[in-house]
Amino acid sequence: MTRRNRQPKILLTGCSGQVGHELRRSLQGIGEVIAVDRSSMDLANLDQVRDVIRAERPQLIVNPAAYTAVDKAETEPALAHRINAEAPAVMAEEAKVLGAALVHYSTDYVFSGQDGGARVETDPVGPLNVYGASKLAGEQAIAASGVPHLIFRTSWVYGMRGKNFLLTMLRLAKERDELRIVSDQHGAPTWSRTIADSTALVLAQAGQGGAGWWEANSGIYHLSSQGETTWFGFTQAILEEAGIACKLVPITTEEYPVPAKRPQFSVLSSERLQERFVRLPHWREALRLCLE
Ligand SMILES: NC(=O)C1=CN([C@@H]2O[C@H](COP(=O)(O)OP(=O)(O)OC[C@H]3O[C@@H](n4cnc5c(N)ncnc54)[C@H](OP(=O)(O)O)[C@@H]3O)[C@@H](O)[C@H]2O)C=CC1
Ligand SMILES: Cc1cn([C@H]2C[C@H](O)[C@@H](COP(=O)(O)OP(=O)(O)O[C@H]3O[C@@H](C)C(=O)[C@@H](O)[C@H]3O)O2)c(=O)[nH]c1=O
Repeated sequence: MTRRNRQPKILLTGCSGQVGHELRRSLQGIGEVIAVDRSSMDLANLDQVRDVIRAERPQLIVNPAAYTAVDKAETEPALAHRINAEAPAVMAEEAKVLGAALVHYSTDYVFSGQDGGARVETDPVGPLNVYGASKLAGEQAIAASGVPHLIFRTSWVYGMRGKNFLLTMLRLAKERDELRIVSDQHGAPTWSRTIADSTALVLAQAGQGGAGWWEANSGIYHLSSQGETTWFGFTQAILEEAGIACKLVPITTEEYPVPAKRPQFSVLSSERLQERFVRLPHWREALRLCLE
């Protein structure tokens, strides 16, 4: 076996984002990580995406970069589509030419979530907003390209850096006497580190798996914490773990008007991933570890 095979070159996008930042650490044991951000690879510039991949010639592309501003996407649909669908399509095309594999991330917002119960990978999709539609188009482009791939759909991502619900609540709870939080949207908060560490564990198995591994395992996997809650329940837990007192008022979706519609039930069943590769923590346990 050549050195190159033992240490695959990994092109990691969006390394300053929540998941990208964690992946930069988690992937160290998997290969040689070439981490790029918007300044060196702007996903809105498809020629640049192509040029960087052709110059770096990675064996693996890991793409957590995305347009994630759910409300803003409603007024920037073309840009969201370019970053979340067209850029991943270019990555898939270029990876296929190189004989490389692509790891990509998607969202619970590909579902319309009109009724309860955890969604499995084969359930029908039906995004309610521009962001969800752009992410779904990205998934579909990758699958259609025929590149060896893993698409991890995750949900309600938080961590101690970047822009996320956890940090917003910690800030608002200190600034305000009362927080009004939607209590009729159900999902599973997922720590960025859980996503990154799980990705690394799966890729370690891919590295051991030999030539047929990608053919046998390519596809979509749900990757979110176990259990479920609402944004209100998540906020209660955040404040409890952080030891912050603030009055919390549960409200309905209608009482919190925002530009983008969100699914009411978008809990993901991660059984497929857990059966094949890795156990996932309960969301409450992961939150506790994150805040430690
Ligand atoms: N956040 C969430 O709640 C969820 C996220 N996901 C998915 O998980 C993945 C990771 O998300 P997460 O880490 O939370 O997202 P973040 O918003 O924290 O990070 C996104 C990253 O993408 C980068 N990016 C945005 N636009 C461009 C661009 N034009 N060119 C290059 N880089 C760009 C950002 O760079 P910059 O810092 O310069 O803006 C940032 O580094 C994404 O695919 C997302 O769709 C799925 C479910 C929930
Ligand atoms: C700030 C705030 C939000 N909310 C509500 C609005 C919304 O319904 C819900 C979540 O708000 P946010 O806008 O922070 O979260 P949102 O941007 O919808 O989060 C989503 O991001 C994308 C990227 C994903 O892929 C999804 O999985 C999901 O994590 O909480 C309140 O009820 N009260 C508040 O004070």
